[in-house]
Amino acid sequence: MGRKFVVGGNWKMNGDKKQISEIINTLKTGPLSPNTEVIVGVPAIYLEHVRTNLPQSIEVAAQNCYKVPKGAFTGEISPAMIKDIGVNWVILGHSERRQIFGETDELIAEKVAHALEAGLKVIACIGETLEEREGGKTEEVVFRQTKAIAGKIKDWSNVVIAYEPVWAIGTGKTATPQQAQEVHKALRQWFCTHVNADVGNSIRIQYGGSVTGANCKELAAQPDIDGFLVGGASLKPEFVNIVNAKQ
Ligand SMILES: O=C(CO)COP(=O)(O)O
Repeated sequence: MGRKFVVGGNWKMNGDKKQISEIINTLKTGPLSPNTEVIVGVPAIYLEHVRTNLPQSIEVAAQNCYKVPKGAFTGEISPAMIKDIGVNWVILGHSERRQIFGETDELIAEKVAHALEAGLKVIACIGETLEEREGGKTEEVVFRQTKAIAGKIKDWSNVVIAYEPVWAIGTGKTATPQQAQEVHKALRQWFCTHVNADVGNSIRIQYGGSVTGANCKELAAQPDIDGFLVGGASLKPEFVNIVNAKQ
């Protein structure tokens, strides 16, 4: 099916100039598998610095953006601004944006639609909380989050889905390869049924949540896991191992 493995590093609100130059050196030294697409999600204030200092083979992503091109929205940045500094990707709908900053399915869907219109590629994050999983609602939740986006866009070719169970983020509690595979497979089936089979078969679905150099290979071996979105470990040299998880 030819889904290229895609590994994102989400630095979140971490890093200063010194640490970022260390990460840049690690990424330049690699070696990074040419079979993997690598995208680093950088705090907005450092985006241009990182874009300028990384080879073009490594993509850079903003971690958020707003849903309109410009205007009176103090503190926000637009997809047009992100494109303007040579950055091609944005991460949207991260559970921290949803939970801490109150972003709704609807707002996230609007942001995804506008970012795509503006020519950005999008990593769209979805995932259930522990309470939702324990209540047997995992599929209901991730389908609802995906459906909101599907209501606003038609072309999925520039979208990567990141399935990040909230209970696995920053907790050291990784989903087992079986747990992750089960949700990824269900999502792919959802796309086949509710969008179309082409999208279902071609869309890349990353897993995120406590991915490390130690657990990445087993996760990468699952048939419907097409990459990772990595938080904590993306700030460390082991990120290189995660990029190379699928050889
Ligand atoms: O939220 C994540 C990536 O977006 C995952 O974070 P951790 O890898 O630190 O659990």
